[in-house]
Amino acid sequence: MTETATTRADARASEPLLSARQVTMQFGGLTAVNKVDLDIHPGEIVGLIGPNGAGKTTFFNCLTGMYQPTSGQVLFDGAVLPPKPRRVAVAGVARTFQNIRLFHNMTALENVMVGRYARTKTNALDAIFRLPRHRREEAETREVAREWLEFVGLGDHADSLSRNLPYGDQRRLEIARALALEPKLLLLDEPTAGMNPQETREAEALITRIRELGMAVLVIEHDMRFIFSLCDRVACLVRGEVLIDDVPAVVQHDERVIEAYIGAPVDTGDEPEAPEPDRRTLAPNKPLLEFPPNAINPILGRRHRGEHRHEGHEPEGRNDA
Ligand SMILES: Nc1ncnc2c1ncn2[C@@H]1O[C@H](COP(=O)(O)OP(=O)(O)OP(=O)(O)O)[C@@H](O)[C@H]1O
Repeated sequence: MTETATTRADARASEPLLSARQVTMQFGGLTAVNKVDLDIHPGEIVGLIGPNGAGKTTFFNCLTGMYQPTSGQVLFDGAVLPPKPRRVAVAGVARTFQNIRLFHNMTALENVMVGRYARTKTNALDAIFRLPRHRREEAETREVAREWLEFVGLGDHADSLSRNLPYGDQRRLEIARALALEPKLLLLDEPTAGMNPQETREAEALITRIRELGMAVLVIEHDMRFIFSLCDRVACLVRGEVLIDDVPAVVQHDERVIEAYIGAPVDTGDEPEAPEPDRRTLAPNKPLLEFPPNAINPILGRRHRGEHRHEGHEPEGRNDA
């Protein structure tokens, strides 16, 4: 066994960093997440997959204090996580969002500085009167933010307005902002959505380097090549429930995952007269890893690459993690 593989096996043998126990989230009569158990160990990269509406983002929101689960518990570092995003951030959980949430009129550096807010101690009055302790802390925050920008490869763009950065760089900037919290666990919600294949490979390399820092990563993604080559373990959610939680080699060949996630065979009787040719590349029961890089999943059609490039990325408020 290689040293890295040994280290990962050791990590799994250790106490979980995060333990979701029977987490359930209901919205009125809809059960979006149903009795989900999931452990994440220090230094692990865990993938969370499943069809649209399976409950992945809702589960993330339960882990980050944005939602209080209807029932069940989330333990982090042995303590129950409170349903308060700031306290979850202080405990060491950071996240990025499915739709980019940067402050678009701020520079890249300023965005990352904001991400460190839960690690700062000075208060509003210190800032208003620019007391020495505030100036010291601000200088330190600026320095740390620069280091994280360098880490994600955006060191030369510190002074660029985030709205002027190319799409892939904006995604990396979001990751830098989450890293500035120096979390023990990083949650990434579709980090490669809208990226081209080159950007996706760079994102994979970046997440591997994040793990090398000792952080654990939980990543939601619809790109199966990315998930199966990156993750140590993959859990598949379907209709709010965990269908399987295992190593990629097992999950990618699981008939239930193929059935529930790739979809049923195309009903040729219902096909339009001139079907879109690229949809036909997704033959029923085709192994997941044989997906063409830019294929459109018939179930996940709306999430094809490039879709997010045209989103109006207006700032939606500060990053809650
Ligand atoms: N705030 C909410 N109020 C009511 N229903 C919600 C809310 N948030 C999510 N849902 C519903 O919960 C279910 C799970 O949604 P969720 O966004 O968690 O799925 P997902 O797996 O992340 O999907 P996607 O891959 O499309 O992002 C869906 O049926 C959704 O409509």
